[in-house]
Amino acid sequence: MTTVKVKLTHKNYDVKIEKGLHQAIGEHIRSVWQPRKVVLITDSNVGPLYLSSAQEQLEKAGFEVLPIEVPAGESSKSLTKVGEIISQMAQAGFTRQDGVISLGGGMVGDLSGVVASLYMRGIAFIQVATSLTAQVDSSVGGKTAVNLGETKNIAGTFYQPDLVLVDSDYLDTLTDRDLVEGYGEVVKTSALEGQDFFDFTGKIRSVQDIRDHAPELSKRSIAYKAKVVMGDEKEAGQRRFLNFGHTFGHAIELLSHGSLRHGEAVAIGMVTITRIFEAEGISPQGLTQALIDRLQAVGLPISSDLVGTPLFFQHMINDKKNRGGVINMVALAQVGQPVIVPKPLDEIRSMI
Ligand SMILES: NC(=O)c1ccc[n+]([C@@H]2O[C@H](COP(=O)([O-])OP(=O)(O)OC[C@H]3O[C@@H](n4cnc5c(N)ncnc54)[C@H](O)[C@@H]3O)[C@@H](O)[C@H]2O)c1
Ligand SMILES: O=C(O)C(=O)C[C@@H](O)[C@H](O)[C@H](O)COP(=O)(O)O
Ligand SMILES: [Zn+2]
Repeated sequence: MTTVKVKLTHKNYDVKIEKGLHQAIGEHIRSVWQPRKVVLITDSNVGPLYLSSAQEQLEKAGFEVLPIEVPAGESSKSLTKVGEIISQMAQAGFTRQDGVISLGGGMVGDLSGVVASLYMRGIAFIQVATSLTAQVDSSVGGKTAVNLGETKNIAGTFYQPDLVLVDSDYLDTLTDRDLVEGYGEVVKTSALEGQDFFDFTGKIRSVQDIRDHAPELSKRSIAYKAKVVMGDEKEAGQRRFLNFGHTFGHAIELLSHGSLRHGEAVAIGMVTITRIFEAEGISPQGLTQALIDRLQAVGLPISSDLVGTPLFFQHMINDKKNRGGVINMVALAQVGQPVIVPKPLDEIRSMI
């Protein structure tokens, strides 16, 4: 078992990474929580595969379980779903002493986190990460959010879990496309962390390589993310680096209306922004190609016709890094050396 410790000002928690851990969820959760009512939130793909086992284990460990399954897909990351789940919890008599457990990928984790942070102004929360995105990124760090209309992650909180469980066995049932999507965030993390991790992703040449190395990818990605979050929980400084590729990525993801997944859009966003900064001499020559090489090796997209459309620029305005028309873009001065480059929206338009 690998345990990554997340130590914050007001809270510490463990991220436990181990193959086969899905068979011991009840014990692990019992080691941090006394028996209580828990709402176990999952989606319509993960539920049929893993809900009954998780529920059984939790009940055996003394928990009273309210299972809730939402439709799979980004459209469930909505305030409507938050309201529905909170109503069900209230009807079931949940109190401040009870808890929320997410069993799923980044969508279920982000949605459940919002529910946990809002119910009675905040009740305990645990994440069981079942997708690669969740196992390398979304389950750690406490960013929770839902989308509103056409704006990605616009309503959310910083709300840390009490425990995160990561088991690569879950990935056996994840489609190749969903696995590869999560790998987009791994390439991001490796470029941010440094040459050693970036060399490691350079050796991943196929979807099977991702599957074979998934536990290692989780450990390295989560260790890096935990370090960044421990230094800047609320994104006042270095945490902004984790948004590399996301300003363009979020716009592309939304404009694709579900045809591009989060990690796919981030892949396009990283390549697009690095190409611009490479041309400006801010990023080193050859870095765009190095990213393309890693992304294309596993079939991730590197460009989109949506980049540069009028609606694309409209989405920039809603970026959380927009400060009065100037967006703090993340660039790589070198692999392992992210920097913030403030760019006026007009300049971004002409750069593209
Ligand atoms: N909070 C954060 O820090 C953070 C970080 C990265 C991404 N995100 C968010 O996470 C979401 C993307 O994450 P995702 O790719 O996990 O999306 P997702 O949760 O929608 O999962 C992708 C697909 O895989 C399915 N799935 C998940 N686990 C499975 C399993 N074990 N077996 C079979 N199917 C499985 C899901 O049902 C879904 O259809 C986006 O909403 C993104 O904004 C948040
Ligand atoms: O944890 C973070 O911080 C990140 O930025 C991780 C990103 O991969 C993730 O997609 C995050 O949800 C984006 O956050 P947002 O603040 O740009 O919505
Ligand atoms: Zn992301």
